[in-house]
Amino acid sequence: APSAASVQRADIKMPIQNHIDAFGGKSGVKALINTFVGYVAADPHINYYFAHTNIKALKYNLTQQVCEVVGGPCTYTGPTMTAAHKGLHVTTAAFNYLAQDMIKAMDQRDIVKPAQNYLLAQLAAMEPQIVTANGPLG
Ligand code: HEM
Repeated sequence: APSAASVQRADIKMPIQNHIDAFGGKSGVKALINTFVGYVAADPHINYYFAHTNIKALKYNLTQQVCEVVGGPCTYTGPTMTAAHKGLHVTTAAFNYLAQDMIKAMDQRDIVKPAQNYLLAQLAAMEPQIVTANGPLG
């Protein structure tokens, strides 16, 4: 059994693993974020949230953040998730549509499922800081 299972991060109760190779290194993460942001921009369920967003800054910060949480040699220096999403009224439904767009992007880039699931778990752990509103679906 992998010894990583015995290592826990204090804030989210899950083992620390390193999946950066499965994402194709930092350049693979950058390519994934390009694909992902393209899907979000084309997603009528959520794209209006991003109407006034600086997409270049968003892509940079997302690349650093995703690279870091999957174990890559990157440091996220952007705003906290609470600060970044304050006042945006992000709903659970919007969060789930965004997660689907990430799955679509990871499938498109042939990221193996264990690595996909690891990133999705990391993103799910951020949901309480991001979702601040109720929509028709809760
Ligand atoms: C776990 C999921 C998410 C992560 C990791 C994430 C990550 C981030 C990051 C790092 C930024 C900062 C970008 C910057 O300041 O340059 C940001 C901003 C933003 N996020 Fe998210 N986000 C998530 C979910 C969502 C969802 C579900 C929505 C809405 C559907 C959303 C809408 C936005 C918008 C509109 C901004 C830009 C705010 C601004 O222009 O100041 N995010 N997000």
